[in-house]
Amino acid sequence: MKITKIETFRQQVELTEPFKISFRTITAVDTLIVKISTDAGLVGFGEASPIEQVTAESVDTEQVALDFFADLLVGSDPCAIEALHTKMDSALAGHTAAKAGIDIACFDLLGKQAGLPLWKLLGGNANQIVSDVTLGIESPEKAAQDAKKWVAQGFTELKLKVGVDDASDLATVKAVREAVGPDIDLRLDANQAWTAKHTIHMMAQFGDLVSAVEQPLPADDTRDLALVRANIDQQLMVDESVHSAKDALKIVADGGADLINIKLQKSSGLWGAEQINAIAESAGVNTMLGCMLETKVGLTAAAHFVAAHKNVHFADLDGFLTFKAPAWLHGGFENDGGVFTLSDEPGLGMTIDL
Ligand SMILES: C[C@H](N)C(=O)N[C@@H](CCC(=O)O)C(=O)O
Ligand SMILES: [Mg+2]
Repeated sequence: MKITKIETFRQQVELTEPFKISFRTITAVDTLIVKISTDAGLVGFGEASPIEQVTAESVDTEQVALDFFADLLVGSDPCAIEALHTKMDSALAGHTAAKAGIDIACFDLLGKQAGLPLWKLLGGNANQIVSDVTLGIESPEKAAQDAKKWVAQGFTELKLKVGVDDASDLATVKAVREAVGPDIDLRLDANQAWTAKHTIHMMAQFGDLVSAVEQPLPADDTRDLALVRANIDQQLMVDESVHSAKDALKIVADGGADLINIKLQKSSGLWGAEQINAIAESAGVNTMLGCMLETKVGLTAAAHFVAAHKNVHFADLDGFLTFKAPAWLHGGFENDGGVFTLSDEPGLGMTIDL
């Protein structure tokens, strides 16, 4: 099979309400859907959804990178995925979101050619996963109300964004815990807002109200991670500090994390995610598959990865829950609260009318 055409479709999807985290507030998703056509008549889809603050890439830069990769990769075998990454990496450093878009579309094609859903092709651990839902930074009252709503829908894990105001963070966590009771897992994500000293101070105050904190330190402050980990009672997860297998290797070798949040948009797709997860698993570190604000195209690829691998203990694949569902997108996983069931259709198992 050979690639005959790579096209990119820029899509805007509105959120049902603004999503606020420590470094930005998002009201709409601006994303790139990648379509790869082949001489076998099979078509694969992927998504490139960059965040400037995390990967220094924007939708405009990734559009240019994708146009460049389109010329580079026409005529290549889409199933020779390592060879495709080698070609892309040799020609253009970075641009992990554009590479993720190509990678996901090629895995979709690989699954379609093999007649297998990706969760089976990648490992086949299970066809169901459990995802949390993330609450943006809100007033304690609104957060408690939202938390109750998600728990009533069947979610058992909540991730709360913190990092703008300490007093409000503490009040929010207390209010949410009171609203949802003791059996719901609460994790925090500070999105780089704190120092090591401040993280230790804050986590002592949260105590057993929460089980983990994600990326409290600035992305490049990896030196202090082991110190923080040794001085908090909750699990320490890294997100923005890990983009590649090399980043993961350094952090696990230094004892700097209990958990790693892998995102396909940081890891150049499923191929890079495999490498990060393998390093983490070898070091006894579990992973989570997280997301940027992506549509169900990127989220479905990530859900397949979770379902394939037993080392992926958590999923934060909630973006679609607060989107106005796009008319061009059908299929992917079905969700009943936080339980997502993947289809047995080949590849991603999605139909995309673009
Ligand atoms: C949407 C997901 N639950 C999430 O929180 N993702 C990011 C931040 C979202 C973004 O900036 O687009 C994270 O930091 O984990
Ligand atoms: Mg995060």
